[in-house]
Amino acid sequence: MTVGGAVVVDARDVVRRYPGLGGVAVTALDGVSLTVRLGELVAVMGPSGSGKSTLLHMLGGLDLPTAGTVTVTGTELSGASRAQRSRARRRRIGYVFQDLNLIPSLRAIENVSLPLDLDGVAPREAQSAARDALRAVGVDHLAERFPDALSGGQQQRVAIARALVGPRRLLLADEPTGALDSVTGEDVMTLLRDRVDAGAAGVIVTHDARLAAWADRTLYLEDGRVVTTSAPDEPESLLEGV
Ligand SMILES: Nc1ncnc2c1ncn2[C@@H]1O[C@H](COP(=O)(O)OP(=O)(O)OP(=O)(O)O)[C@@H](O)[C@H]1O
Repeated sequence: MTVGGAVVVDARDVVRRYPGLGGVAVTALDGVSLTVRLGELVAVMGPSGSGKSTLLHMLGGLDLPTAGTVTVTGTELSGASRAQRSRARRRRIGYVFQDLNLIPSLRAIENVSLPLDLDGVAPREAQSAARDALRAVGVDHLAERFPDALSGGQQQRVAIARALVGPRRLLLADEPTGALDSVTGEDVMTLLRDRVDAGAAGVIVTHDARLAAWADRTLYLEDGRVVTTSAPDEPESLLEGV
């Protein structure tokens, strides 16, 4: 962990309400604040429905808070237009989704280079960056395969390569090891940890305490609120102003 590294993501008092059935709103996040610095990996845990995915969506600019602010590398996503948020996502934020979201009609390397292609990076440069990202996760030999010709673990690696490609500063992963056995799950965490150590910030949702142990601290959510934050050397301690 880089203590005192630059702030990559700063979420303040984030509230997200969804309109519910019969006019009763669901408060998925109820005043969550979180700061993650360069070199820090934060795990998010909590029961089903506690708001973990909603928090990740807010941090990634995929959705807007009902109240509060989310700032990523100095840009307030919560105040940005849809186009500005898309640009910020392509350039600064890598996202590994629960269901991976690989595009079946694109080869592995094309899936990985897509964010750069969309951002107008020259094709040769985008290909080269995509190959580097595939190499970093150990699947560059599978670059020409389509997703359905890859195993679940290999697809996971391609999805991570896509999240790592280019100079992304924020890595968000929602149960990135969900479909994997525990050994492969540890491999994936090692990859994310290494990338964060090399110059990014990471936030990872997991149900697995062994995987959360790779993080610098763990945020526990319950009913849309942070109930505790623990660091490896401060188990279960209650920290203010996280
Ligand atoms: N689009 C939506 N419309 C209405 N309610 C929603 C929507 N998305 C999430 N919710 C509600 O918000 C709450 C938090 O959901 P969220 O998916 O963030 O939980 P989670 O902690 O990620 O759960 P899980 O571990 O099961 O994935 C839940 O009560 C959920 O039903």
